[in-house]
Amino acid sequence: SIAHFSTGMHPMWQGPLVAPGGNRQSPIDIRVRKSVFDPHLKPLTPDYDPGTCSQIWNNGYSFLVEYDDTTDKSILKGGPLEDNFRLCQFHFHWGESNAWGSEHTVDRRLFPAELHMVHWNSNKYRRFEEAVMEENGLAVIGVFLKIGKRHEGLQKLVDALPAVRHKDSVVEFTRFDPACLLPANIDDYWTYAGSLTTPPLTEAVTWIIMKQHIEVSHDQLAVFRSLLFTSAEEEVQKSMVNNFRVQQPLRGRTVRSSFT
Ligand SMILES: Cc1ccn(O)c(=O)c1
Ligand SMILES: [Zn+2]
Repeated sequence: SIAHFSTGMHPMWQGPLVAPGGNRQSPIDIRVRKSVFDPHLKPLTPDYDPGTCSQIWNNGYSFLVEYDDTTDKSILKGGPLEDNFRLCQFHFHWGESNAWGSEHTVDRRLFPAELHMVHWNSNKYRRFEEAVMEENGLAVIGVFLKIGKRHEGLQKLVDALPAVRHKDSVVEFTRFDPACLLPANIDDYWTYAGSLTTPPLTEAVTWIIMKQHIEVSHDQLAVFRSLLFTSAEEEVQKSMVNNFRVQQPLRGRTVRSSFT
């Protein structure tokens, strides 16, 4: 079942439930049987340099692992993309329980969490802030998380999270290879035209949602839930959970698949 916010709990960042005039909003439910196989979709070719990893920031919505995007050292090409996209950050969305937490769903199936790796079009724009306002400005890889065995690569990140417990906290974080969070098979994905799922909700995103999930342990995900939406000064501390947006209408869009 789709998670129900307790009465009236619509966190500020949900913003308008549907962006005014938006006909390509995200997230969506991916109806597998309605997706269209596109034989022209190429394999995705991420090429990340762990040396560009710089810090972790709690921005009050999620925690962002940020990368130096002043050069083309960590890039994403191929798949549905015509241009070269630079990795700028990755973050997650998760629930207060393992029963829900993802933003996208597959035939209504919810996952406990979803990883988003955010890239911007460095052929067409000079910085993220420009690209986020443009139609083909961003490419976001989505990976579903399931509860299972411990993810060894994730543990270095989990161990750093207590240092960014409160909103606006930042900690140095280096030499993390984001490729370790991708599933073994990145050739099977769905792709569609959508939007950011947090303000400004701009319709700038080519979404690339991996068919294969990754596994993390129950204890690892529990550390995500120990983060706070609130800054150290605020009297009432609020756990950072359920930081996902409600699903949006498809409005006639086609979801393409890279596999049959
Ligand atoms: C740029 C951006 C901002 C927020 N979220 O959730 C995203 O997935 C991407
Ligand atoms: Zn996201």
